Amino acid sequence: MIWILIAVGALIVVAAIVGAVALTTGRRRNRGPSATLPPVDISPYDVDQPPAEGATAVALEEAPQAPPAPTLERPEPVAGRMQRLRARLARSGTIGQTILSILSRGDLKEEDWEEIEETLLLADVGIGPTTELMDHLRTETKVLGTTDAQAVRGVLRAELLKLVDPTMDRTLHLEPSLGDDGQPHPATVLVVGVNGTGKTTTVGKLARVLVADDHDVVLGAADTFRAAAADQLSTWGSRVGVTVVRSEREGADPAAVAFDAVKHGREVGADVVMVDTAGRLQNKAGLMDELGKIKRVMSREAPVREVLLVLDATTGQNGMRQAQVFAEVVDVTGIVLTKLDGTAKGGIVVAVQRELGVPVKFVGLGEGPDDLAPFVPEEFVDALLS
Ligand SMILES: Nc1nc2c(ncn2[C@@H]2O[C@H](COP(=O)(O)OP(=O)(O)OP(=O)(O)O)[C@@H](O)[C@H]2O)c(=O)[nH]1
Repeated sequence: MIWILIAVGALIVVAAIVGAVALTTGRRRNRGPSATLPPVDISPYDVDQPPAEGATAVALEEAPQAPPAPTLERPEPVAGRMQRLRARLARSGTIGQTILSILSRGDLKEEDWEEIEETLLLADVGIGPTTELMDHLRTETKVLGTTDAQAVRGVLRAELLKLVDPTMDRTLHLEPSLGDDGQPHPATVLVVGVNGTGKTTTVGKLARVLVADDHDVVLGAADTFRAAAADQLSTWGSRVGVTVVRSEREGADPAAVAFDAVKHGREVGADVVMVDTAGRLQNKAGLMDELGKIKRVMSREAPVREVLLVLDATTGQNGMRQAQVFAEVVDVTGIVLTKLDGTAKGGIVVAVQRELGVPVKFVGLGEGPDDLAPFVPEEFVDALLS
């Protein structure tokens, strides 16, 4: 009897369990497939709110970590650079100081004038401008009739300023142009000069000048003669977020690199493309061929607005000869005089402008990345006299 009761109880328990399971699965089935589940919101921001700058859905995924972006440098403002670097012109300043002290002697003898002439020639002012300055000083000091230091300084300042010529247009012309296709084309700048003058460094420094002035810049490393020049330029570019177009092949056609750089500049909407060149060729015909071709192919993509000739201020008459050859080969529109720090030959500013009829637009006053300054005649002359 007891066995019958146990069996009936067990049957009741099993029936209850089966019923409960059936009920549960029945409810689940009624819920339908998982499509009815609420959607998983993977948006990293509220729909009502605009996304924060730089926010992306990818940020929620466990994506491999991208390498940290290099911190970009902020180039120094361009205005006032010559003033900041004025002390670097101390050695050039010896011309002004020496002439000033001779003029202040009063009642000058012929040997005093010879001393002035020698000072000017040693500073590389050149024969023509030296004679001109001497003539003016003779007349002016006679008219002045005094040895008063301030008055003599005023006369000398005015005469030196005339020689340096503040009327020359020293603007870097980077006006954009509209192509036949109706699209804006970048202004292009070709940088030429003999190797070792500081050309690549100058292109790097100029890129910083342009970035400081809010330009979108692309650089072309068409100095394919020296592989390190492209590396050097890439380093300059990466410090300020500027793309450098280069060829991995040493000795590649520089015109092809220049063309690619301008083309890339157009594609990315840059407003300035600047191209560094090798300038190694010793003979004029070869140089003319190379630079002529580079300029021609660049012009196909966008007009070449500036051809800047880089000259080393310490090389004196040798530098002048190089300048003449380059000026015969390409239409130079501006001169960048490098290494003006640490040379007493600041007179080259006058000589080279006179010789080529082209203004000095920038001067290099040191090896620091922002030691390149727009040339301001008044500040230069004041530095010579301070
Ligand atoms: N003191 C001083 N040094 C400078 C200045 N500009 C350039 N230099 C130095 O001049 C040296 C030569 O510079 P580069 O830019 O390599 O010369 P480059 O003309 O491009 O030479 P290649 O690439 O061989 O054609 C480097 O040590 C520069 O730091 C300047 O204004 N002042």
